[in-house]
Amino acid sequence: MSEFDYDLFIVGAGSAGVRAGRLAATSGARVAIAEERRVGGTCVLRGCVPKKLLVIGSHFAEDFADAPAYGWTVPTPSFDWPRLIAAKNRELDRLHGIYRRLLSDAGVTVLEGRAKLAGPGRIGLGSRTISAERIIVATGGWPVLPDIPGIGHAITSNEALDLPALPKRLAIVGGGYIAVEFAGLFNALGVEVTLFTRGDLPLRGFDEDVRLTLAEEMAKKGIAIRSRTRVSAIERGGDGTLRLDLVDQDGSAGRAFEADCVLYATGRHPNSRGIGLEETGVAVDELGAIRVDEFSQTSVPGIFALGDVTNRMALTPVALAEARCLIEGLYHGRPRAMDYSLVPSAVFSQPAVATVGLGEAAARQRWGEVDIYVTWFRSLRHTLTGRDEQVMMKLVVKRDDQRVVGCHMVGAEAPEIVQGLAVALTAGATKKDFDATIGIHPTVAEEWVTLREKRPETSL
Ligand SMILES: Cc1cc2nc3c(=O)[nH]c(=O)nc-3n(C[C@H](O)[C@H](O)[C@H](O)COP(=O)(O)OP(=O)(O)OC[C@H]3O[C@@H](n4cnc5c(N)ncnc54)[C@H](O)[C@@H]3O)c2cc1C
Ligand SMILES: NC(=O)c1ccc[n+]([C@@H]2O[C@H](COP(=O)([O-])OP(=O)(O)OC[C@H]3O[C@@H](n4cnc5c(N)ncnc54)[C@H](O)[C@@H]3O)[C@@H](O)[C@H]2O)c1
Repeated sequence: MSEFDYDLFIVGAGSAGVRAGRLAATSGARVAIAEERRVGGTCVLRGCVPKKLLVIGSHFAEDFADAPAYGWTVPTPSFDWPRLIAAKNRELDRLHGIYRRLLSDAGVTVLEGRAKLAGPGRIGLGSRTISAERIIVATGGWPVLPDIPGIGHAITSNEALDLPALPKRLAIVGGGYIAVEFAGLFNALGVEVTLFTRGDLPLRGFDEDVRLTLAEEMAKKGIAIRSRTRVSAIERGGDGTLRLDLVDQDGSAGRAFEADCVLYATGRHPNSRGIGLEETGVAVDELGAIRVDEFSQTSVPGIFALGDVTNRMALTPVALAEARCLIEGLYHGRPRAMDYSLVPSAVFSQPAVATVGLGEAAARQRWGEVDIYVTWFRSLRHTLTGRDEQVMMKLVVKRDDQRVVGCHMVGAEAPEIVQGLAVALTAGATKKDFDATIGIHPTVAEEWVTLREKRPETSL
């Protein structure tokens, strides 16, 4: 009989916690998981899934607009936002149920409430103290907003996914994943969207051609991008209008902007406050991210951390993979460090972005000489619609051994296409392998295997 209540206690039933709990329980461990909100976490309830459903819903606007070019007569379409939100929420309820069932079928005990570490091997939950041989902290992250006057008038992605009605004018502050994704979906639904970014272009850290192309394509679709502009204060007028005070990058203040709703997408911080980390001696960094080694071990033996709370790479498939690596090490004797080098990712902006491997600048820094193949073109679909939408594809090839080290795409189907390319890069594909691959015609994707002309160095 074990001296512990459980072999493994997990704090947080999001992507990382649920995956770790199920894998550990099916390996024979006695597992409990605590959740203070709803099982499923950010991805299922406040992130990837609801966001993608709204993005899918918003795409119909362009489809209706384009249909006459293909012979259709479309009566003026009308859109009902509350109906979409209700449908989305029904799906989230269904998924929540599935996640709960997956846990109970695997034999995981689900405990409701906010858990707090009470020392190595001990967890507080309400008035109870529970003991466990091992603990995993998988508490995720939460939106962070700057401390400016009137910030209480702003919403975050959490509320944006459940707005009671569509605003007429929406200001979005930030230039990362969430900012461009929400800008795209609300713009497509007819909201006047203005994006305020601190830098010149959105998506800092992405390949420069991706950033430029996306900014141009977003602008063509009607999104106003106010770059190098900060919001210094927000005020609500008597008629409910929000007034944003703006400061240019050069420091000149005094301009104002009016909107009906302001969404802050200025990043997320790890959920690590008030959960007993300091008291237990679990080290965190300056942002509050739990420090872990390559095996997700924290500074305290027996306590591990996974997912967004470690701020390694805030993506669901990464959280899932970290969980698998950890559980295989703990319960199957196969410790494995997670490999972050070729993690593909997509931004569900309009048009979408998808990428795997290094951008051009990062590849030059890492590998020295690289060959660049890049193309912009209009897809067959838009030859009839006349829509001026450019698809961009870019290959970054390491010059010495011709290995493809980066694929970057801006275009409607980019996320679906780049997933397959990630397999090729993981397998170590060279430019010759791409060239030897037969295309599928007529597709957008076939361009990946017909890129022949290197970009001349002089154009850099
Ligand atoms: C708007 C948005 C869109 C996104 N879109 C994508 C996407 O398209 N693709 C993608 O890969 N990633 C996306 N992400 C990121 C992805 O959602 C996260 O990387 C992922 O959910 C992280 O999982 P996690 O398990 O680390 O944390 P979470 O899923 O946040 O789970 C943590 C859980 O812990 C619970 N919790 C916290 N503290 C306690 C406590 N003390 N006691 C009990 N429970 C606690 C929380 O309630 C939560 O349920 C998106 C994120 C957002 C916000
Ligand atoms: N499709 C996806 O995979 C997806 C979608 C959404 C979120 N995510 C994950 O969630 C994370 C969080 O998303 P996010 O978009 O909130 O964060 P982010 O880190 O991607 O972007 C935050 C942006 O806000 C800007 N910013 C920060 N402080 C600011 C301020 N005071 N004023 C103006 N701008 C400011 C930053 O410069 C940056 O452009 C992402 O990094 C990503 O890992 C992934």
